[in-house]
Amino acid sequence: MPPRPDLLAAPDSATATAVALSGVRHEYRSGGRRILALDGIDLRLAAGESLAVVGPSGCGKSTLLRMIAGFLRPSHGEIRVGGEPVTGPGPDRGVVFQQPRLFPWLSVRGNVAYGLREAGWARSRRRERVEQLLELVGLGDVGGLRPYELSGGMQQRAAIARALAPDPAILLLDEPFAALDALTRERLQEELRGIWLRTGKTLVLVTHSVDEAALLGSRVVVLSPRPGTVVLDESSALPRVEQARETPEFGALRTRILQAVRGE
Ligand SMILES: Nc1ncnc2c1ncn2[C@@H]1O[C@H](COP(=O)(O)OP(=O)(O)OP(=O)(O)O)[C@@H](O)[C@H]1O
Repeated sequence: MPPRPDLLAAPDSATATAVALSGVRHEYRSGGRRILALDGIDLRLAAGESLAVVGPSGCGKSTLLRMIAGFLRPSHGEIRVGGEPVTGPGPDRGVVFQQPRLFPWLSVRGNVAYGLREAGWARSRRRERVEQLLELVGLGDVGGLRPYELSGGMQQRAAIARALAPDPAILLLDEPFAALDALTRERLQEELRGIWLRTGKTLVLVTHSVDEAALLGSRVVVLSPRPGTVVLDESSALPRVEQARETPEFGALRTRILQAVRGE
């Protein structure tokens, strides 16, 4: 499919910093206990990069994503998005969760249009945008169906379309394919790669899957066990490569990620 200029993000320049984390630390306090989830995180993500964050369970991956999304404030340090300090959620960041969280009473089209309606988009513009997005995620034929009529993979595609609707510069995905079967997961990984290539969005993808990180990250960051600190930070050309799984580079990167996750 050729690039769709209307769906492209418009960073100031190819190297503009989209997300900057400086000295970020997060400590939860629950029931009189303090849990240090993340510490000393310094990351600068350029516009258009696809950052895959991988690490053992409980290392603070979701915490990191939720802070960038603005759902959670860091205990220390600062997070900037597009140069501005993050003070809460905003239309510049779309979020996709492990569960699609679609509104069951709305059609697929209605779900994708929801944020646009709230943002006051005129009906004709909204309609055009929704149809473009449904095409982009491969749901062009099922816009009139309700979420319960869709497979899990289709629901997750609808969730991605909904997150992309207001044209956020950054798409944040928290284990978006973890609840799907292996085949659907592989297909959606490939589709997300295509969406990234076609839209030029900045992506932050949290995943348990070493393969997913190696396939989708133009930058791969591995966090240590809690408190999460960065133990591997590598740029990669693999998400731009067709059939990347078949390449020796994929195997080599996979091994380096695995070793970092295991603390070797
Ligand atoms: N609301 C909370 N209150 C207290 N502790 C929390 C809270 N949310 C997360 N934690 C703790 O913070 C640590 C990091 O959690 P987080 O969910 O960010 O890790 P994760 O790497 O995403 O884990 P997983 O891969 O299992 O989803 C964990 O030890 C978790 O138990």
